[in-house]
Amino acid sequence: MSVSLSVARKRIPHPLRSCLATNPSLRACTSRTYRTESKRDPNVVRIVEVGPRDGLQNEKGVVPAEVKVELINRLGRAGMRIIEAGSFVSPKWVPQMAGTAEVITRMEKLPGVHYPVLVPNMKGLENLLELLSATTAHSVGSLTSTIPPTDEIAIFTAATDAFSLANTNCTVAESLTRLAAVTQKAREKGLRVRGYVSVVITCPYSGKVDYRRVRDVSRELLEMGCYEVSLGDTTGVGNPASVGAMLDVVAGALPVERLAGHFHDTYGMGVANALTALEAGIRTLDSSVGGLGGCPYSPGATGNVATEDILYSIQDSKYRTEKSVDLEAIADIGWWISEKLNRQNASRVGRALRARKERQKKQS
Ligand SMILES: CC(C)(COP(=O)([O-])OP(=O)([O-])OC[C@H]1O[C@@H](n2cnc3c(N)ncnc32)[C@H](O)[C@@H]1OP(=O)([O-])[O-])[C@@H](O)C(=O)NCCC(=O)NCCSC(=O)C[C@@](C)(O)CC(=O)[O-]
Repeated sequence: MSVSLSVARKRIPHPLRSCLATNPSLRACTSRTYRTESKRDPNVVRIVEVGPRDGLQNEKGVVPAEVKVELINRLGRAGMRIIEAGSFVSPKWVPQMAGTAEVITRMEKLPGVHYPVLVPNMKGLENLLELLSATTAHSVGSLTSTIPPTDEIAIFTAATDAFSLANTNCTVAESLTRLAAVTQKAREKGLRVRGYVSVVITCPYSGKVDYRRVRDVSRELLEMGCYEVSLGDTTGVGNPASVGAMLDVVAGALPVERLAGHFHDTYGMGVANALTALEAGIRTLDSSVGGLGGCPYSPGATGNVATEDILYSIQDSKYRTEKSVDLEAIADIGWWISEKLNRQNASRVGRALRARKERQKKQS
């Protein structure tokens, strides 16, 4: 995996605007006419569990497919409604995600649960579409389920060229060009498309980020047809003041119900930043069981804020999850996967719940 920011590369003019001018389906999504799926209860918080993807992509070794499958199955049974299951990225860049086709073929497909996969380019989408047509044409192994492995992709870009180059070997403008075509094709094939913008606070290569850039890139993703854009504090450097300031700019200009918060917990600010996002009107938060993960292209960044910590932080508040999620079960999954990977459980709530359980066991 070689990542060089100085690689000589062909510069492609940013064609999204001309694409919008000539493409009626994209034009339909321009300016403030973003379509809303349904009216949401204002206090319902959607949690996107990203552990099986954002978490496991950062493990030193490749996690066996059966462990990934079991992780996804357990999360679904514990009540998670959106579980990011893996990536169709280049295995040369992120070898940890190489087995995603096998994972999404073998995992349980629970009705009402979405299992998005990350797609960086047309090749990734084509690989996914090939798998989808093969798995819907005949049953796979002993599985006779007619539910396709996934109905959703997640595309990703960044607020800075330096990060985009390190992560996907192209500038932000070039990535938007690629992603507009990917989004259009995915939607034509009936897939939902979610977008990510990385480094919304600080870039590990170019420093403090201009929040207007975050706003403009997010707008482009919405206009090309993403139903939602997740704002990634990839480095986990943000705090409530910087996250609040970023959201003033981004949510001040774009529909807040189309935005999600994606906070890494490097400085222990994940929960505080998530609550700041809720206060700003965001109702979708990404998190990772056991605080798994990091980003291979953000040196030093730790995992996502833990799902257990988010669930606990909204307990007894006005907020609730879409479907009841079993916190104890999620905490057990956090322990199970941490032990499997021989890593420390990064969820403070997970650790506290286990300590309480052990005290109770001793007392009884
Ligand atoms: C975008 C590329 C592919 C460009 O990488 P490239 O090297 O410029 O691509 P290329 O088109 O020159 O192809 C190079 C080789 O990769 C193959 N290839 C090309 N595409 C694919 C594909 N889709 N699937 C499988 N193989 C692929 C292609 O066929 C070729 O194979 P070869 O001919 O050498 O044998 C690469 O940079 C890449 O895969 N990057 C992904 C990096 C990544 O996954 N990062 C982590 C996810 S983003 C993240 O974590 C942030 C987020 C979302 O969580 C939010 C946050 O916290 O900020």
